[in-house]
Amino acid sequence: MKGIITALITPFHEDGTINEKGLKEIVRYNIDTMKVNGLYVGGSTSESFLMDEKQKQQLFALVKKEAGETVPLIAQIGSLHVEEAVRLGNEAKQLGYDALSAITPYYYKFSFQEIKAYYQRLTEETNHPMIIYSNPAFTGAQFSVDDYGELLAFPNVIGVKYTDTDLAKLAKLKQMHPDKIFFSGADEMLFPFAVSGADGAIGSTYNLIGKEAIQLYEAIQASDLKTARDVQSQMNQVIDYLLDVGVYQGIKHVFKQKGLDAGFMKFPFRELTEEEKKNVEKILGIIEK
Ligand SMILES: CC(=O)N[C@H](C=O)[C@@H](O)[C@H](O)[C@H](O)CO
Ligand SMILES: CC(=O)C(=O)O
Repeated sequence: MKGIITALITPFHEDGTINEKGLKEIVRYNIDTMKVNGLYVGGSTSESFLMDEKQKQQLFALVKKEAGETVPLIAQIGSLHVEEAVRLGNEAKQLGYDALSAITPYYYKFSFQEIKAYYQRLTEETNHPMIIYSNPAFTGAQFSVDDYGELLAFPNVIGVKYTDTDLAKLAKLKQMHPDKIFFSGADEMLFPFAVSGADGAIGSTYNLIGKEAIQLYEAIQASDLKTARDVQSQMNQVIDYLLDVGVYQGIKHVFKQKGLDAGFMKFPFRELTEEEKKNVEKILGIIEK
């Protein structure tokens, strides 16, 4: 499991239920057109923290049904409610997901020992490959290199989705744990992360620029750093437009312009204004060149 993995968006109907037809279209687009190396389902990008347990199960089942065996699938099951996370993990395993991932428990400022106990329980009770999801900007949980080492020592922990900007830490982690998988989580920094030892990346923007990300990655493997840097600059023009309006909202609007049924946001996320839509449509001029 490596390379470029899309953190999938979820198309909703206006009433907050999943738009199944739209979801299928987005899954197909990622697999057939972007040709990404895998899908990360139920992350922030899927708006999964706004879903109840039943809806998360439905999302995992629908994506598996459409994707089949074509690409590796990762189910993000992290929830403050550990029993729910365990149930979701076992369900995803049963469905045939290749790995699980869980955001660090958030909101309360849990100690590292508490966070470690959470992963110990989750990995023991699901007994399936686990990718730690670290996103300090969203959760407040900051890990040292030694903390990561303790989590990576659990038998089922195969790697980290590292949504952090500390490159030196990532480079050190990869050096200390060469057999573990490190995914870069900041799409705007794919180039520096890939040259610093990341095995791949999991990100929201690959719904739209997965092809470019793969091109960047291949250029690095071929030691063509000039091409890789140029592709990153082009990607960052797209990412800047997305960040201006809200990444997930922006991705959905661009998909709609391309004729895909990307649906609505889940409440309380709002839809874009006409002016925001016009701005984000500038992306079409970049990705369709
Ligand atoms: C919190 C979040 O959604 N992070 C994503 C993945 O880790 C990224 O793909 C960002 O959306 C992207 O890098 C834009 O900043
Ligand atoms: C990519 C990402 O951060 C997510 O969907 O969780």
